Amino acid sequence: MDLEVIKLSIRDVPDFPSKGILFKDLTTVFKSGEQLKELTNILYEHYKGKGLTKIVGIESRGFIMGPILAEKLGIGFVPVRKKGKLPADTIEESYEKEYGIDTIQIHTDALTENDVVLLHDDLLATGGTMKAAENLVKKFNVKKIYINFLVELDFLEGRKLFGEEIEVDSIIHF
Ligand SMILES: O=P(O)(O)OC[C@H]1O[C@H](OP(=O)(O)OP(=O)(O)O)[C@H](O)[C@@H]1O
Ligand SMILES: Nc1ncnc2[nH]cnc12
Repeated sequence: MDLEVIKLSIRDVPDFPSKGILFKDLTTVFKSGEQLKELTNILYEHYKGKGLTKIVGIESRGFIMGPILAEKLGIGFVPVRKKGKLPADTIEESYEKEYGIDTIQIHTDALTENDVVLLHDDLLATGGTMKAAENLVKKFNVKKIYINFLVELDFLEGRKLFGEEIEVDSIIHF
């Protein structure tokens, strides 16, 4: 399937969740079995040889493709959640994103220094969310970190927040 088909099916919602934001809605992609399979296969082919041991997905839209890919790769899935949702001991980071501020948490026993981690979310805007998640994962001294988005808003230059040593990959660019 041509990636342009997937790109064209992403729905633009003006002024959501606040005035001036053009929201990229991927529910229109996820509801198509064909498009979901295509995205899964692209991710699988890209990451299958990288020795990943865990996928860390960011609440809530990183919880859609993250576990699908983890299952296909035969590895585990770890949730990063908004503050107050994880039940056991956590560490946390606060951050600014395109439309507000927030705090995310991860369980203190979620990763070990033997892990090779793929951090996954649906969309890169300003990068505040993913930078905070990267900071959390770095605290575990894992072997290597990869970062993946389904969609990247190039004009917001969120990618600049990440060092040269980290591979940041997005499937679709606006
Ligand atoms: O690059 P940034 O400017 O930080 O923005 C990107 C983040 O914003 C969205 O999540 P949101 O916080 O809206 O939460 P949700 O997934 O629960 O809807 C998106 O899924 C990313 O996590
Ligand atoms: N413009 C946007 N569309 C969808 N999700 C977002 N998260 C941050 N900015 C966004």
